[in-house]
Amino acid sequence: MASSPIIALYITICCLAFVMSKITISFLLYKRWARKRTIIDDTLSSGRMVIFRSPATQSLSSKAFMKKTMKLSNKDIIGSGGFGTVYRLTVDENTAFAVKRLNKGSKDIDSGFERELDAMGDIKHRNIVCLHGYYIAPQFNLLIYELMPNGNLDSFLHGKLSKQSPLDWATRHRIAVGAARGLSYLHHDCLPHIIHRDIKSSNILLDQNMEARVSDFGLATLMHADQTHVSTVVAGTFGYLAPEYFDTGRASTKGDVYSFGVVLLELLTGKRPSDESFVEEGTKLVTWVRDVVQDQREEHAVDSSLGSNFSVEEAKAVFHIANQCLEADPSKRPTMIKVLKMLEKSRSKSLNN
Ligand SMILES: Nc1ncnc2c1ncn2[C@@H]1O[C@H](COP(=O)(O)OP(=O)(O)OP(=O)(O)O)[C@@H](O)[C@H]1O
Repeated sequence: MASSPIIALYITICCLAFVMSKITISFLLYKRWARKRTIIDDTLSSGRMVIFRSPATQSLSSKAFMKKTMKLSNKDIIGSGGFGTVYRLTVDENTAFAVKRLNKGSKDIDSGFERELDAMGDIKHRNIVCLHGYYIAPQFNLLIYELMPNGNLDSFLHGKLSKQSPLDWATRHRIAVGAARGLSYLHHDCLPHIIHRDIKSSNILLDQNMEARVSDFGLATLMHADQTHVSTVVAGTFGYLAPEYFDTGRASTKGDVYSFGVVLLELLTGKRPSDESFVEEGTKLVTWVRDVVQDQREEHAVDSSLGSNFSVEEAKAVFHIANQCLEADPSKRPTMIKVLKMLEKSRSKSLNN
């Protein structure tokens, strides 16, 4: 049997080892915390954070925001596009933002960030996604947006959600009117006017009430009131680009009207502009619909997921509006103010019957 001094020695060694391990772990944890703090402090001091004051951001300090941003990981990603990755940033159970991270290094991405700031800085409109702030650092930029809980229209029309929760006719119509109102505001009420240049269903986001919000101003171009167009490098998304813009690089509000016409066709038919079936038949959504309207077969082209739960008269009216937006000659296309009025009328007409 071991004598009691030896047992006492063992116990002392064990206690010492326990205390030492605790001290080592605490030291390592402290170093990790201090390193993170330094990274946050360095990032904050080398960058510039601007948070626009509003009820949504009043409880948020730049430092608290940066801390949360540093913790973002792949599981927080809600989308990604040609210019960057969008994360969900949760502040507390009632507050969350969408943060778009744009890595620096490419001229396109840097100018996308500047365009987005120029265009969105002062905009407050119920059909345009709200920019709450931004952050400029040497390695990356951040844009802080209001979070749209229902994601984008593209997922509801063509993604998983099109099967799980297909949009009913009233919602589709409301989305069309909301997006038209947002676009009309950019074209006619903002000074200088704003040409979006990338209107498509994935850039129409949906708030908690399924109201449309125009988003993604990475290609937006400012146009002074006395200008009819702005010459740019052709950019945007295949299937949505107006023919004259594609051919000449002349961007105008009428180019957005064309892209909006394509979105109307998506809402009506549930088909993508570049749907494979069209490619196989050597046609495209726009041409197919033109033929359908000419043959007065509109109700057969309406998204089958609607069944018979839509107003034929109203659908015909919206097909007609879409076709006007898709006129090959831009001068024959209506302005967005006119499109908005026609869309509003098409609904109230059927509601009154
Ligand atoms: N404020 C937001 N709230 C919720 N989701 C958002 C928000 N902003 C963007 N998203 C999601 O992130 C996706 C990517 O957005 P982003 O604007 O970067 O690219 P995109 O429009 O899909 O593509 P590209 O920039 O190449 O045209 C969107 O389609 C949308 O689903």
